[in-house]
Amino acid sequence: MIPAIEVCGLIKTYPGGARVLNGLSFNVGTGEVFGLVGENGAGKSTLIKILATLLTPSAGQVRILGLDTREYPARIKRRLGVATQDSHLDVRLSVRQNLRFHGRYFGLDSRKIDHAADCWLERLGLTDKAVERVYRLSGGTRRRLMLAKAFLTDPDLVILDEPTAGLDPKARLQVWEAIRVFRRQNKTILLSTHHHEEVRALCDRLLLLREGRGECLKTLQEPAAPFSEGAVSLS
Ligand SMILES: Nc1ncnc2c1ncn2[C@@H]1O[C@H](COP(=O)(O)OP(=O)(O)OP(=O)(O)O)[C@@H](O)[C@H]1O
Repeated sequence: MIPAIEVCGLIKTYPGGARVLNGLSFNVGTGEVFGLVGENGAGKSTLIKILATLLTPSAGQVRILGLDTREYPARIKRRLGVATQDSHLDVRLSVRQNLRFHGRYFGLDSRKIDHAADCWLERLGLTDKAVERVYRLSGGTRRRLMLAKAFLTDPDLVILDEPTAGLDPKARLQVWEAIRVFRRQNKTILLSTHHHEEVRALCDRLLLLREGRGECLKTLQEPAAPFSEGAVSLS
């Protein structure tokens, strides 16, 4: 089976800046929940933008669902769900209107959109917010709406950048459960997080990014260095 993500010799240098990713190679299999961890500035967001075809590699090859990101960005985007720190929400519209707008952009019919929206709003604890306008929502509620958007179009791969940052414990568990539900459909999830507990609860494997290079691990057995709590090791 074709890996959901294939990265080979990836280099990214920002104009006038240092090399952020320095020959990174790893694969993510279909149906995996794959963690992405690393200190602030390690290059997680840069990598996520490249995987989501929002940023071009300086060198190396990236294939998403078997498609090269340079050649087929539009085809990849149709099969991808993304929730990043900068994900766009229209604050003048309601929660449901944001989801409808997004679903229509992906060419889904209204019935399908509303059905998917109801499912994901319920899973993420947002049913009672459906008619609320986004400008009135708290940060944590907006973040969960971004996740509902990422899952809405039934993508084959979702990329989530710190999906539970700033969420209260109940909302965090709802997000974890939503990720598990999605994964049970043999879909792939790439999950960037600073929470070791989250890695342990959800991830099959992880990539530890450090100084532009990555190390694939099966698990975080102990709280990880260099995050100052202990050592990382392969299970
Ligand atoms: N547009 C840009 N131009 C120049 N340098 C950038 C740009 N975006 C990021 N960088 C630099 O690239 C490095 C990696 O940043 P990135 O945001 O990818 O790290 P991160 O691992 O996501 O960090 P965090 O955990 O803080 O979100 C940092 O040194 C950052 O300053």
